[in-house]
Amino acid sequence: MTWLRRGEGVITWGVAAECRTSGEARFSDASTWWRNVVRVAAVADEVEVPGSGLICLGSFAFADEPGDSVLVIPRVVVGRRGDRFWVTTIGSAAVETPRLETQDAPEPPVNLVFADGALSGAEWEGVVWEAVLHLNAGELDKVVLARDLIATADAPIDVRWPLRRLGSEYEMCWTFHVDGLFGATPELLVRREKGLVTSRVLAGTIRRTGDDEHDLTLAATLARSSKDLEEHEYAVRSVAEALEPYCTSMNVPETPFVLHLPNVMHLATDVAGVAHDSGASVLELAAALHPSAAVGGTPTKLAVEMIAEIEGMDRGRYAGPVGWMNAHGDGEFGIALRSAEIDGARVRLFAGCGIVAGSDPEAELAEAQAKFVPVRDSLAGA
Ligand SMILES: C=C(O[C@H]1C=CC=C(C(=O)O)[C@@H]1O)C(=O)O
Repeated sequence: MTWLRRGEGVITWGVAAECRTSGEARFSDASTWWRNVVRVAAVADEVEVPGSGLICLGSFAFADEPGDSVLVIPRVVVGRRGDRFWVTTIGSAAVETPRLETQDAPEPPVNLVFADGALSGAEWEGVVWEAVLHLNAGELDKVVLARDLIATADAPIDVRWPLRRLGSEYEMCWTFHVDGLFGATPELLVRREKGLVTSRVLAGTIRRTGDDEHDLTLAATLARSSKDLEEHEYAVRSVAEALEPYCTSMNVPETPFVLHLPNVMHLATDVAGVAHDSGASVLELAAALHPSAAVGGTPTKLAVEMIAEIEGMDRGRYAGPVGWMNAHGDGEFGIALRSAEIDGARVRLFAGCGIVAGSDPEAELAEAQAKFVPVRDSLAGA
C-alpha cells in the first residue's frame, strides 16, 4: 500500500490484520475495530512523527450500497517525513526487523487498450442533460456525476508502474494505493494532526492547454467565473458545516486560490480548525464530511439519490475517503479522485464533474476526459 506526497509518507508490505465492511455502518464498524486493536496494542515508536508507530490504511466505498470498504494494518511500513526515515514492523507475535531488499524495477503494461465503461461519452452527456433539467427545475443546486473507462492489458499490470509516474508527475497530489484502488488525488478530505484539523476543498475546474501564458489567463477566468465560484461555495460550505461540531475555532478563507495541476486547474480553499476534546479520530471526521459537495452535491441527500438513480454505474470506492490513521486517531484521508481500481490485467478508471444549472454536457464530458489524464498517462509505456 502507498500514501505519498512529495516523497513523504508511507509505503507498506503485507497484512498484519484487516477489517472488511460495507453498508451504512462502514465507518463506525472500521472505527470500532481500530479502537479495539489500539486498546490491546503494545506500540514502541521511537520516531514520533506522523505515520510512525502503529498505523492502518483504509479505503471506503462512496455509497452505502453497493460497495465494500477496508481498513488494513500492514506488516511492514517504510516511512519518510522530512529528513527522517523509519521502518515499522507490526505483528501479533514478536516481529523481526525485515530485510529491505532492492526490487526489480516495474515493467510497463503490455498492449493496453481503453474502452468505454458503463456508458459511452454520448450516453453520459445524455445523463448530464437529464441532471441539468432537474437542476433548472430547482430540485437541487448541484450534483456530481461520474463515468468510468476500462483499460485492459495482455498481462497483469504491476501497480508500481503507474504509482511511480503519479508520484513524480503529480507532486502536489496525494498518491495512494490501498487494496487495488490507486490514484493521485488533489483533494484532502481531512487531516488531523495534534489537535489541528485541515481540509483542502476543490470544486470548479478548467482544463490546461499546455501554453503557460494562456493557462494564466484561463486561471484568472476561473477565479472570476460565477458558475465555478458558485459550485465552489457549495463545496466549502458543506465542509465547514460538517467540521464545525468538532472544532472550537475555524478559519474559512473567503476567496479560493487557483490550484495548478499538470492537466487541470481547480478553485481551492484550505479550511482549518482547532479540534475540541471530543476525541473524534480522523476517520470519524472523514465519515462526518463524506460525501462532501465536491463528490456528492447540494443538498447532499437529494444529490446522492440522483447519483444512484441516473449515473448508471457503481462507483465502488471511487470518490470515497482513502488514507491512513495512527493509534492516536491522527492521520490523513483524501478523496479517492483521479483514481482507478486494478484487478490483474484490467483497470477501471473514474472521473466526475460537478453539474450545476448552467452546465453544458459537452464541456463536462471534456472536463471528465481531462480528469482521466493522470491515471491514463501513468499507465502508458516508457
Ligand atoms: C469528481 C471529481 O472532481 C471533483 C473535485 C474537484 C473538482 C470538481 C469539479 O470541478 O467538478 C469535482 O467536484 C473527479 O475528479 O472525479
